[in-house]
Amino acid sequence: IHRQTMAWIFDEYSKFHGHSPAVVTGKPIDLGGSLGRDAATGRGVMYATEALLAEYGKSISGSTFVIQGFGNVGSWAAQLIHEKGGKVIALGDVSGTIRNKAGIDVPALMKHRNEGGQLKDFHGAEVMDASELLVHECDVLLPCALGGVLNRENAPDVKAKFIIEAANHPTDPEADEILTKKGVVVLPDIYANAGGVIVSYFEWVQNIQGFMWEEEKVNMELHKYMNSAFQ
Ligand SMILES: NC(=O)C1=CN([C@@H]2O[C@H](COP(=O)(O)OP(=O)(O)OC[C@H]3O[C@@H](n4cnc5c(N)ncnc54)[C@H](O)[C@@H]3O)[C@@H](O)[C@H]2O)C=CC1
Ligand SMILES: O=C(O)CCC(=O)C(=O)O
Repeated sequence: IHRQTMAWIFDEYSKFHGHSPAVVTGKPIDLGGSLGRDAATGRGVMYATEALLAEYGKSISGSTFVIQGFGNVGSWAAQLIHEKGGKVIALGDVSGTIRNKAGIDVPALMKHRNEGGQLKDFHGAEVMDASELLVHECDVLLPCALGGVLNRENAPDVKAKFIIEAANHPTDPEADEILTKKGVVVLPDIYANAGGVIVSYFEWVQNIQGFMWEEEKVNMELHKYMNSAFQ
């Protein structure tokens, strides 16, 4: 979502119908947007990953992660997984693909990116070929960029044990079949990336109540919804 665009829609609608913040979500905070919305999809991805791994007696801490995409979803997922003790061993976006067996220092990478740096120029990792990212050795693969990236060409070579569909439809139907046969567990996008739309719902709820939640409350409610949906 693009907050400026949502503000334009809200403004145009309100011109004809009076001040109506609840008609559109993803608004800037000072126009009635929700705290926590920026991080919400990545945070939901982290909660979904936690819930799935727990089913298999595993946890984020002690697991290795490969992440495609370092935009809104990928960068928040990477930061939150890193905070939970997960090791992000390879990561890529349009500006480069990098790996570090010992785990990438995600806060340092965020700083590098926020200062305008490209992934390929980050000092805390080595550059690798982009085509190797999705088939890199790891416990958990998080495609957080585009649809259709896992297909019959690369699915047979996937080494991850778990795939969290953080992007929309990253796994095409042929890949789905191949991965299932290989015993790879794929957590579907409709659940895994629902954090954004859930917090957009919270934004609507806050708008109609005329009451703003604290960020902690937003995150706690998001956790509750993600966990109960998983069950
Ligand atoms: N932002 C949100 O709240 C939600 C996003 N999604 C989905 O998640 C995905 C990512 O969305 P955002 O993070 O918001 O987008 P974004 O535009 O912020 O980030 C996209 C990232 O993917 C990278 N990328 C693009 N092409 C690539 C390629 N060929 N190889 C490697 N990396 C590539 C970009 O460099 C960037 O880091 C999309 O599929 C979107 O539909 C789904 C639900 C909610
Ligand atoms: O904000 C929302 O309601 C959903 C966002 C979403 O699905 C997206 O950005 O792709």
